[in-house]
Amino acid sequence: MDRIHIRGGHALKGRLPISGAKNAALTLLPCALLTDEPVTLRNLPRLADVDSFGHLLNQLGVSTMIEGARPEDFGRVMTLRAGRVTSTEAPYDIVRKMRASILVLGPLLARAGEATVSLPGGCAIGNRPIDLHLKALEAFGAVIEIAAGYVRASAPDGGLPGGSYTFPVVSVGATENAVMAAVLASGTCTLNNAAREPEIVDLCNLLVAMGADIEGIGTDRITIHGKDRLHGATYSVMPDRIEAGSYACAAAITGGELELVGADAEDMQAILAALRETGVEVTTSKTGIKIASHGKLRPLSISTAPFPAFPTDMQAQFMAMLTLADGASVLTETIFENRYMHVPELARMGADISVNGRTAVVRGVEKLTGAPVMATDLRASMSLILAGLAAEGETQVNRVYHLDRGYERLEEKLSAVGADIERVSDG
Ligand SMILES: CC(=O)N[C@H]1[C@@H](OP(=O)(O)OP(=O)(O)OC[C@H]2O[C@@H](n3ccc(=O)[nH]c3=O)[C@H](O)[C@@H]2O)O[C@H](CO)[C@@H](O)[C@@H]1O
Ligand SMILES: C=C(OP(=O)(O)O)C(=O)O
Repeated sequence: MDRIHIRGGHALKGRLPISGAKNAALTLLPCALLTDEPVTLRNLPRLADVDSFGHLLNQLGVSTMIEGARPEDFGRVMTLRAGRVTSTEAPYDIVRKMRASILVLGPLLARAGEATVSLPGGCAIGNRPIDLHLKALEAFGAVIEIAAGYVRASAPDGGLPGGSYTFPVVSVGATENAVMAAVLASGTCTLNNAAREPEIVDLCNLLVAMGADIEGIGTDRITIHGKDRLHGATYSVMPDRIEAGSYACAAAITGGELELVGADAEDMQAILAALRETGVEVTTSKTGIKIASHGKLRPLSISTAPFPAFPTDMQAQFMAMLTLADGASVLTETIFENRYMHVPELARMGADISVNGRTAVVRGVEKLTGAPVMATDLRASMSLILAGLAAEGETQVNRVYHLDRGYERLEEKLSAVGADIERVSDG
């Protein structure tokens, strides 16, 4: 199993390219199921989750072709074609490894009139039920049954009649599944209290490019007028705001200066505002975002919430950064009930953090010290990388497969801007 070794204490300097967004890619890929014509996705990040999604789509009858991927390039171009859907089942073995597999439910139901998808179960950061996905689909006219760990959804002959659903809490995945199911409905579907994350705007933009009729894109009320068919399209995946935010924290915690090339400041307002509050200099331009950090960081109070508020996917990275701030910070996690698994590992590196329910108090310390650490999820792993970049001595981050789900060639990007970091394979 691979490990990452970091010898900390180097201020990062230079230009760091930002890849396509994992969370956008994972909802754009299943759109290929909605048409028999080719869908070409550009700027698709090279990530384990994207590969796994490709394999799942292959099992459903979608062909995937990757064009001219040179090893030195970040991102790649993939053309997907679902001439015929040959299976409507997403099996347990794939869904348990990648929760986002649930996102084939809506498109399969829309295109084939039925779908059988394994229930994803919980994961390290929380329970993560899919009840809202199912309720939205039922509101549009789907019949849902749950048996033997699988959900089976079917649509009446002629497609989903349409309807309206109001989410009791904002859900990114449920909004995505419902929108993908609705684009081929026979009637009109409306979602209230829909998620407004930029990745949902990206999804709607691809669907519109494929011929879908969607109103209210980027708002919490989305109306979809179903079409008889969609056609192919070529679309570029949006830049990854969480990857960009993570590397912004890397510049901040090391007292460095990074230009995040290709990052989109529009989608990152809450993250950039929080960085500015710590005293970090943030300059935005058409080509990216410059982050410059001088001296001690100021402490912060942050609460995670759905977009446009501060994202839960940045909580762990900010926590790592604030372990070295000049005073006490308060972080509140409102989205997932168990997203503080990185705390004991950061504490092993010398951080002073106390957790009470959903609130963590981070008291800044003078220094962190390198240690062998282990993470349980993607962003927790990134928080340990950040701590390692600033720590005295060597840090070994184990279970690198979490990072490979969401950071394209992390150690290459970081060593190019001055980090002393390498991947070590046990063979
Ligand atoms: C692949 C992807 O895009 N993943 C993102 C997506 O996950 P995901 O789509 O799974 O997250 P949701 O927005 O659905 O979850 C938000 C909250 O709603 C709850 N919930 C959700 C669905 C449901 O049917 N019932 C229910 O109770 C969840 O347990 C959680 O407490 O949004 C999260 C919140 O921004 C991010 O952290 C993830 O990185
Ligand atoms: C929680 C995350 O992803 P996923 O929903 O794919 O587990 C994440 O990207 O931080």
